[in-house]
Amino acid sequence: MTNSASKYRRIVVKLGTSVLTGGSTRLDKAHMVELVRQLAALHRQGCDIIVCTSGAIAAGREHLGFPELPATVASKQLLAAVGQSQLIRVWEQLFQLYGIHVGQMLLTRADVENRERFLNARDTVNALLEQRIVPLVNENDAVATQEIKVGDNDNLSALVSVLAEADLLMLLTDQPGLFNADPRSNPDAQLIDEVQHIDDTLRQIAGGSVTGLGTGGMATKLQAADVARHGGVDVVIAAGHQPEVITQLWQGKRVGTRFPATTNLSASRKRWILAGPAPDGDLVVDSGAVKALRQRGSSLLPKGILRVDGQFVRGDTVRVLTEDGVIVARGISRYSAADLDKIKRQHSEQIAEILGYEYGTVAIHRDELIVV
Ligand SMILES: Nc1ncnc2c1ncn2[C@@H]1O[C@H](COP(=O)(O)OP(=O)(O)O)[C@@H](O)[C@H]1O
Ligand SMILES: N[C@@H](CCC(=O)OP(=O)(O)O)C(=O)O
Repeated sequence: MTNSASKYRRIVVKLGTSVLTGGSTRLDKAHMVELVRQLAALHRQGCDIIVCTSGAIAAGREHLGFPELPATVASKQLLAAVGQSQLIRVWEQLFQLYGIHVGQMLLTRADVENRERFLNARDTVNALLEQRIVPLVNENDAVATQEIKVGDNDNLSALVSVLAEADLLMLLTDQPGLFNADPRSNPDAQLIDEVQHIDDTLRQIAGGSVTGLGTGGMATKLQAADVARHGGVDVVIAAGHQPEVITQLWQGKRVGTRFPATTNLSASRKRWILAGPAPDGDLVVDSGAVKALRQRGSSLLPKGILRVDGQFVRGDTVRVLTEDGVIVARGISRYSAADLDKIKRQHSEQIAEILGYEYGTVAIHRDELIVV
């Protein structure tokens, strides 16, 4: 849906523990209402909203009466397990005031790194947004071991913004943005209003979190900004308590520290398809499909596939060839080799009947296909 108030159509809003607790040891529900009010207004104007919400550990601590647990991984996981349901309940009630449904998505690094799980997570985000439901994303702290955890919600929100093909990521925290030194210990520190290049000097001035509530401080926000902007997403770090901050950032007002995207999304995706991993298989297609891809820029439908070569899973890169072996395109397959073998030469309406499930009508979507 388009709107005139903003160029941003799909946004990820990351709310740190610092924003959700106001630096206290409990959720600041009055402020959460205020954040939801702003989000609901954007939602009404057609903007797709994804909220990356921290605060499970803080909510768990509040619910159990602020237990002084040892800082072991298991005790944090215990608090997250208790707090996550409390946290979601609060969000659900607040969004309900505006007639907006929410859906919970708990992710780990493994969900974004594995290509098949990445596609599944992306399909779920898109399905929720299509129904105008607000996905509430947090790390799946209760199960995340060292190997599979992202570790902080700044980086998680960046991965989600790329996955969801958002155009703006707001990292909302307890400071007005990135300063040239930690403002907590340097009262003369100056706000940096725009960052074009993230270099070692900048990394050195971005310190960790000192409150004991947040994870990562500015260091992880900088890493997150780097990931998201290279995925075609504009990023802003700003204060979650500044009045109307979400509305203003959405309108493109100069608030906080901005990191403009370094590429546009389709360019970055297409580069990945071309320069990414070697193809895992081949799809030999008929002349009608070749024409559709070359002349009309269409998606590849199962109907046009004559043969499937190689072993690949959903999300792998494949080559598209003519019957004479000429390479026509390269793209990301929505189905595994085994599935495509069953649905080749069939109408898309029959996919669900043949497989017992379906991931959509196309074998390769045109946005994930490069004609060579
Ligand atoms: N250069 C810097 N500019 C701004 N804040 C900084 C800087 N270096 C470190 N910080 C710290 O980062 C903190 C915000 O990160 P964090 O506590 O993890 O919050 P959140 O819960 O929002 O993720 C600030 O309170 C601040 O003390
Ligand atoms: N997943 C954890 C938050 C981890 C995190 O990065 O916290 P923060 O630095 O406050 O965004 C939780 O819900 O408590």
